[in-house]
Amino acid sequence: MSAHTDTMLYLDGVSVAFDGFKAINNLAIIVKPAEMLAIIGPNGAGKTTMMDIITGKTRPDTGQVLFDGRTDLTRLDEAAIANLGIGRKFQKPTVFESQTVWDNLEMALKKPRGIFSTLFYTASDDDVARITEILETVRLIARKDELAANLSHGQKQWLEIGMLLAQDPKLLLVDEPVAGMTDSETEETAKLLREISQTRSVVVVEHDMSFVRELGSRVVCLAEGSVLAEGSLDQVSANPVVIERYLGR
Ligand SMILES: Nc1ncnc2c1ncn2[C@@H]1O[C@H](COP(=O)(O)OP(=O)(O)OP(=O)(O)O)[C@@H](O)[C@H]1O
Repeated sequence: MSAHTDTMLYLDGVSVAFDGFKAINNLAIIVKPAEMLAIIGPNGAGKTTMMDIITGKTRPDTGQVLFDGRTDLTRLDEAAIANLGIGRKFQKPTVFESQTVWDNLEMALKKPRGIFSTLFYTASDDDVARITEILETVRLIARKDELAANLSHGQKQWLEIGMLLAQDPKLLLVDEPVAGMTDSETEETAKLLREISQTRSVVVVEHDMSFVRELGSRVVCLAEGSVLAEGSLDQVSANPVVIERYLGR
């Protein structure tokens, strides 16, 4: 197997069929270290299935899926893939509502999970610094002692992004993060994802085009399980085939 040392995520020739229907069809996608990529495309284009393949939930029938230039993800299970440093955020936030914002992040910190480490855990200076840094990134420092239940929908999404950051991922997969957010939360989410992508690779699946514009990243439009077009949002959204099959609908 060839090495792709300058890539964080490398998909080539990836296909998967469900009952003979090709949900992913000869898909090729590359994400570089510290790069953000936005994935757009019509319903049923295969965006979720692509994320499922990366995280080990779905096995491709054919193709290469490499992480960090060398690790073959198609041989690993979901837990092993998460441990490598791939974090996935689903559309619905799943924070612990009855815990404070701070405690949610403390629980999410990457550390051994034995019964003793849980029972006798007190945050070290390092942990406190790390949690504080994450709180600043996800715009929740002023709400750190609040119960997560009392956050707005958008703030819950940010907290969950923070919980993923606590796991120190190299690659973050984010599924429709701004659905249900206010305009100002949407704008702030674009900013925070841009900040995160200074040091980590980020893949965002999104239908909201004004948000994708704010991301300012490279864009891939999927349709019928393959790349229909890629480039800047301006390039992709001026593509006649993209207009016909997606944007013009
Ligand atoms: N487990 C499965 N069994 C059968 N068909 C599936 C399965 N998972 C996905 N599909 C089909 O594969 C195609 C791609 O679905 P997928 O959910 O990946 O699209 P999507 O781009 O995420 O769509 P949306 O924008 O609506 O979320 C769809 O036609 C879907 O019905």
